[in-house]
Amino acid sequence: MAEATYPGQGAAIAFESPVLRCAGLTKTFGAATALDNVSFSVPRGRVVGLLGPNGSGKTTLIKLAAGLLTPTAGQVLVAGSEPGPQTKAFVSYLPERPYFSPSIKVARILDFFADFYADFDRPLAEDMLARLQVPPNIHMGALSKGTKEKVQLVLVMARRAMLYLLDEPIGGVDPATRDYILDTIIGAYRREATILLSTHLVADVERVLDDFIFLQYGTMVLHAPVAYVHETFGMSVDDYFRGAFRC
Ligand SMILES: Nc1ncnc2c1ncn2[C@@H]1O[C@H](COP(=O)(O)OP(=O)(O)OP(=O)(O)O)[C@@H](O)[C@H]1O
Repeated sequence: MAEATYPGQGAAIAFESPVLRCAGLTKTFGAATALDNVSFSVPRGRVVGLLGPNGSGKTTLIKLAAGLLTPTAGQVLVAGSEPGPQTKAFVSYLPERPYFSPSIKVARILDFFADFYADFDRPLAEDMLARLQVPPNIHMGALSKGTKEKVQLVLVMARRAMLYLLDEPIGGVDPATRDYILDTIIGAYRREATILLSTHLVADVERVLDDFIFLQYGTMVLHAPVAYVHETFGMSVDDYFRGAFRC
């Protein structure tokens, strides 16, 4: 079997396995079912939008793939392995909310990432932060909500990871910065890595997506290439999404 190694990963990973595979994936919280029997595979090099209304299970799915939650039933596999310390070495995860202490400086966080992740490309992170006009010597607490999100996204995307799991990466940033993030930070990773990103901003994100997964009430409604919706329904994914999930 062909194998490939990824920076920071240590061991060789089966190249032919899907980067992300869910089989009958189910997660309940007490009586609430957050994900119900979800199955799909994402091959290497795809940018996949995880779409769905509030409470449809997007964050739960991403946390399961990141190894922060364990399935109630079924399986999630990252490059053929259950999420754990081994997969965390090549999975770069952006949580829904910023988590850095307000008293820490941006440059210090870069130090932490450089120490912690062998695949962290510090010059790349510094370059992206400079383009976003974030000074390295500023404390996180002095940054606006949107700028904190930018810093966190830059850190996550400056890892040379195999799989990026991004939970609402552009929710809080202004439209002009969104374009930079989508075209330069996310669009540039096409074919080199796999990206699963959850978002409500379908119209903005659609142009950088290869595929999308629609969730509703914890079940998967559709997993298809973006081009499939354009060709089959003659509409954008955003229009399709609005029609399917109109209240
Ligand atoms: N820790 C938890 N305890 C109880 N219920 C939870 C927990 N986490 C999620 N849920 C429930 O699981 C369901 C899916 O939640 P999840 O956060 O995955 O949805 P989402 O699609 O990410 O929503 P949003 O778009 O609002 O961020 C919801 O009904 C939510 O209330």
